Amino acid sequence: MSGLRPLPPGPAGHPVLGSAMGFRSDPITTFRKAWREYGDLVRFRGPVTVFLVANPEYLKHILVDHVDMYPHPDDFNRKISVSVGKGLVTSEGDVWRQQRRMVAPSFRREPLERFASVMADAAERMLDRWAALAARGEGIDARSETQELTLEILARCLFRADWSAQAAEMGDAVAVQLEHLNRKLIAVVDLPESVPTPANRRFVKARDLLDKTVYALIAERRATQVDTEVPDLLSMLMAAADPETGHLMTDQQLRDQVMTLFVAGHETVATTLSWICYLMSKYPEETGRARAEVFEVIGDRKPTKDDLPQLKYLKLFIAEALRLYPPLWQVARMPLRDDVIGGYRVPAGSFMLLSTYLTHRHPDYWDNPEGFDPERFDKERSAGRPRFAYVPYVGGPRNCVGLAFANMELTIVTASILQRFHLDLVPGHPIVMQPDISLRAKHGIKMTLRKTTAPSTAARLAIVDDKERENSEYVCEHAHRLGQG
Ligand code: HEM
Repeated sequence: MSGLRPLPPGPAGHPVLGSAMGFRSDPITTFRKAWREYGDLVRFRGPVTVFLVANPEYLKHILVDHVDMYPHPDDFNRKISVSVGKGLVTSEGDVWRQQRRMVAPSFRREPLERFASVMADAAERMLDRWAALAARGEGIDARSETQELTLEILARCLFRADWSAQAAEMGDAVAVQLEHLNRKLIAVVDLPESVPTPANRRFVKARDLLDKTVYALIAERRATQVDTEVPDLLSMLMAAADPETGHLMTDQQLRDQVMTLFVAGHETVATTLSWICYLMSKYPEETGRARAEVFEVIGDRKPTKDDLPQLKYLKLFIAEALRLYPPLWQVARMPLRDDVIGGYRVPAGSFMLLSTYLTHRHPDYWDNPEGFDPERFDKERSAGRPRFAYVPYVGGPRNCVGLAFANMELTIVTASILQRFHLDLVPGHPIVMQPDISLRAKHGIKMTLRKTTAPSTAARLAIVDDKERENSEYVCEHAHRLGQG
């Protein structure tokens, strides 16, 4: 039946290369232009035919209704696995299901709450450093600062490791992995890592360093027995038995999960935090309101897990940042069989890009989609909006397993920054999006620092009236459900 349907429309592009050049030079503009012209399902010709999807109902069809029919493309899994092996991101079918059963319990909100203080302490160390810079009249690059911070937080939460002495070396090794994967995913000619090009040699050296470090940590933990009193994520993963078979993870499986968590959980949170810093500078009114709430709820002490449910406006602020700048701005899928979406034929084996970026800016579901408006998530304005219109963590069974971890980290770090600094973008600094695997700021985000003074009591009391409180509760719960799929 699907054979009778037309293929989706799309640009003809270059006779041989199709739209491939546009994908490489400026994918967001290429996708946005075609989306406006052809609609929510676009077919791009080229060496590989690509289908762009930017519609909440189509996303639900792929991510929930037919999830087993839409794994990641083989090529994507093969390329990513050179770094992370056969972990949660690169596995499919029963192997993925078994891994998810074993990993997911460690990432539930309650066991994670013990990491709130780790996150707040790391944020404090970063902000102390900023204070020293501010005293010398120097500024920061929010992109590199947040990269360093999220790496430190992951190392401490995963294996209680203090990497401060090797921060540069380990940070570089993780960055080299990401750069390599970025290049590999769009490479026309993808040479195997065994070919000793300078880039491959750098990658293999960085991977060897990370492997050596991670295997040593696993061996040390096995030798000293699993710590059950204050377990870190490594201990939790080591103790995680498959509820169906009782199997524990081997060293190789643990290594693959740890590398997966590094790659999936470091850059995503770092880029989001860097965009939040940028938005703080661009939208002083909304930022002032978020800051007033932080002082009202927390004052100037360190944030704790118990503060989190009360930071309602801040959660809207963060949700809106993730709408405008979803770090995973597109995710890839490949149908195992022919399918029909929106009346069009989608052949088995098509390379599909599900655009979180465009769906989040879809004018049918968002007023003033390019604007920054945290309250767009309030109860009245959210009524009738399809659930898959907001997909920073995608949704369905294969949603982000680190969602609760990410939300806690984003909230604690953003609250900590608001308590201590006003951030201003350096005048004239260019903000240009660089859509690699994650959506980064190409030239970094250079900012100056001004110390915060606590807002007046009147300003604090004016922050949230009762109706807004009620709405915000709905949003926090709603945003959580969206993420959980
Ligand atoms: C703002 C932060 C984050 C965002 C927006 C985000 C987003 C996403 C998205 C969209 C996916 C689905 C990718 C796909 O299917 O192709 C995903 C998967 C995943 N994320 Fe996150 N993520 C974030 C933070 C984290 C953190 C902190 C961790 C762990 C520490 C993490 C671990 C993972 C893992 C392991 C997967 C694969 C899950 C599976 O396939 O079962 N993420 N994430």
